[in-house]
Amino acid sequence: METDNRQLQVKDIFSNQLVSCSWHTPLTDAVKQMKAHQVSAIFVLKGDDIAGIWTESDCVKLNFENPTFTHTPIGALMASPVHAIGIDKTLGEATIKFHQLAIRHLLVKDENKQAVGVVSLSDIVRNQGLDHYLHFRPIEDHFERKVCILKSDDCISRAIEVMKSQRVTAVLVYNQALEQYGIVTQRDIAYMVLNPDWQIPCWQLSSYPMHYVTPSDSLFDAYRLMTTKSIRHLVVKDANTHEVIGLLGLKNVLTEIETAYCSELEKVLAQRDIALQKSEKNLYLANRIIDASLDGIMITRSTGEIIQVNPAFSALTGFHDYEVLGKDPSMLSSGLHGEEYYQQMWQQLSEKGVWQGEICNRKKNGDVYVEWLTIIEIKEPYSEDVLYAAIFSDITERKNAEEKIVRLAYFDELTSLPNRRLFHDRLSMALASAHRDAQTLAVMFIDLDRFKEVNDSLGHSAGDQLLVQVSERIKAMLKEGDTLARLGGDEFVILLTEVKDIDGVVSFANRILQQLSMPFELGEVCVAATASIGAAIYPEDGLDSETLLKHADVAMYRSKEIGRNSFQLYKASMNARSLERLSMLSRFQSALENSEFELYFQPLQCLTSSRINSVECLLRWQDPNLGMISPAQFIPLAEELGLITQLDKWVVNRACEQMAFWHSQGAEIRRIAINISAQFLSQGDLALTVANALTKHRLKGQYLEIELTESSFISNLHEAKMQLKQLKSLGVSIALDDFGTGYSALSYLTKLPIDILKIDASFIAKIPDEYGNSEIVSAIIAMAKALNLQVVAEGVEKPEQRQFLQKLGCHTLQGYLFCKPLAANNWMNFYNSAKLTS
Ligand SMILES: Nc1nc2c(ncn2[C@@H]2O[C@@H]3COP(=O)(O)O[C@H]4[C@@H](O)[C@H](n5cnc6c(=O)[nH]c(N)nc65)O[C@@H]4COP(=O)(O)O[C@H]3[C@H]2O)c(=O)[nH]1
Repeated sequence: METDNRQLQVKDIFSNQLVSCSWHTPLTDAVKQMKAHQVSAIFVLKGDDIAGIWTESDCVKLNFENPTFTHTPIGALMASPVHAIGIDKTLGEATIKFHQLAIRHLLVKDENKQAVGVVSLSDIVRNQGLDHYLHFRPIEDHFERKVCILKSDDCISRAIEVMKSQRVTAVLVYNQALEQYGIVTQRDIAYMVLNPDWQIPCWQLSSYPMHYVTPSDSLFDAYRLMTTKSIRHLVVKDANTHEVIGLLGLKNVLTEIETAYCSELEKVLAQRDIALQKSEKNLYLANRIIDASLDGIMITRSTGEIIQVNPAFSALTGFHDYEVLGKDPSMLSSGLHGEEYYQQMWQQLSEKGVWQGEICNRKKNGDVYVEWLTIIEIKEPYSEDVLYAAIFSDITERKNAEEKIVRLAYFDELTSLPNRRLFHDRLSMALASAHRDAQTLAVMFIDLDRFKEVNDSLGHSAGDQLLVQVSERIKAMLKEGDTLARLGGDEFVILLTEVKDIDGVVSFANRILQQLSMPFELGEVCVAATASIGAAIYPEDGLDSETLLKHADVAMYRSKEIGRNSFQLYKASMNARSLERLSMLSRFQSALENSEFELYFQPLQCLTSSRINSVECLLRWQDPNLGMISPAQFIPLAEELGLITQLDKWVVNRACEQMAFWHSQGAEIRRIAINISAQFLSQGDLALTVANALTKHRLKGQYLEIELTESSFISNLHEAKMQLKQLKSLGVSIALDDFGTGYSALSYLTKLPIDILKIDASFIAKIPDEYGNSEIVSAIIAMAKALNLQVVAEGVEKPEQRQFLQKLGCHTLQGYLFCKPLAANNWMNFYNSAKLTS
């Protein structure tokens, strides 16, 4: 079957010769018209409408016995209704209609439903180019075996009777005399209506000579014979006996073609249905998948028009489908990508048919989000058109998480500064380029002094604020290419690139110290911070990042040792000190066990009586290898190692023991002062330790003085207050040591049971010459007097200092001017001579 022919329409083949007559037309006139136009059917009009049809085959139904039958109005004989087909229908559709209604003629109507012609099944068959179907089909299976043969002198009424009773469309007539067959067909009978004489012999009406075929001949040969001879029937004879065995009508041939055509058509239609069902099923599945997808999907035409979006698209962008369909995808654009970005996208799409990447788009509510987008080019089947399917997922959260992970991995969360890892990376890179370009680098270690005190006294959030502000101040001082990192806690490190000379590094460090000395506002409180800074220089102090950092750290420790708030450049000798420090750490524990600690005693002189007022215990560590180690070195170590309490307890006992001994020797010393660390006070058993020691050495509490610094009260004022109260109840005096160096929060003086104020030696060192210091000292003395506190001036070395303090009414002095700290065995000699001179 040829596709092109199947696409032919009724209008291409129909006959516009619409032979019609009115309903009242007598039968004879109707047949006359049919004969004149050589057609086998006539349409019957009622008014302007076609009401029925009368065909040649209807003639055998006529009542020939009625003498007036020829005058019967055609309307009374016609068949109705008349089936019609639209002029635009295909031949396939027309064929199906013929088949379903079992008819052979269809009225053709135009677009306005007006009858414009007629189409017969024969017309269709002739126009289908189906001749080849007949080639391989023998007549055998298709001819009418029921053949009625009349004698030539049988009258025509007999032929009509046979046609009617045997339901055949033609009868054969045998003329014995001529030994010939002739044929009488329905058409011959129909034309008899014009001249009715039912008694004439059949031979008179029959057509002859007949043409013959055998059952093995092909239908194609038979069909060609009929068309070339313009006949509609062939006689079928047995090939061997030459006996007439049947009749082959044009109708039989056409029926075979119709059947083949129809079955072919049905097959094609069935295949089309299956294909349609399959594609419908595929379409359904595709739509379900698109709808159920968690990824947003948007399908656009090549013109850019959006033709489909799925629910996930709406969920992700906030746009409903009706808000985007028919519009351009640029409505989602964030405006963050330039022309070039889209150009590259389209270029890759046209080259590879697919594009993938991250893109920032904008939601309906204006939020910009990052999506992972895949665009696929889809060529539409049977069409030149191209569609694009965009499949995307919102990866904003993933991107944020990734960024956060990177931030956490490389940046300090509190200050947003690079962390240790990133610093190492940058330092390694800077070292590589410094090596290549023969440049100098500096690594600077910064550690805030007494940061713990800020944290303990003002709380962690104030501590955090201080760290942030410190980082901001230092950052503001950096050049491009330099890095400030936070290594943790209060430790910062700076990488200075393109260092021209060492002086530059020194002045930079001093500027940092100066910047940090300016007050920081932490909420309602204002504090000043100091720092200890150390620096190591590449290439002099180290060639790799590890060595440089280690040496900068050593230099920083040296700054701490020399009294904090200072800067030190690394020197090779420092390394030795740092090793010393390490060895000290390991030696410390055994020193306690081996009684390598010893108390020295420094007397305090009453300024009015010049007598020894009291004596302060000062701890010494006599290491067999390292020699005498100063408490300024080992006390912070003991604090670091958590051994300070143990050490302080030892001092309390040893001091009580010494005092009891002196008393037993008749020495009149009013008080022995003991330094107690903040850690010990905060542990809560200081008073108990003191009470036990007093009991043990049968000493009264009044002979004991406990020296504390402000930092002791900061961490837990409540606990400190309790302990001090208990000490007071034992009769012990409380002294506030190093006054003026810490926060000097005057409120402690009124809140806590303090008896003595010890003015820090750093103030005394600058009196009486330095204006400002003298003022501070005189103010402290005046204030102490007003609060009824005793005042001790520490570190008095010069007679003019003593005179100045005396003038201000200071009670007591301590210092080398009067006496240096003495070992226990030297004490009695000094005491006795001092007694004599006082
Ligand atoms: N330049 C100078 N210095 C003077 C003068 N007069 C006294 N000194 C020194 O000043 C320090 C006074 O002790 P501190 O302020 O309590 O400061 C003490 C104290 O805070 C701590 N310390 C000493 N012994 C102990 C102890 O047994 N326990 C605890 N927890 N800390 C102690 O170590 C610090 C340092 O002690 P030392 O090195 O013995 O240093 C002592 C003393 O030798 C002077 O005229 N000029």
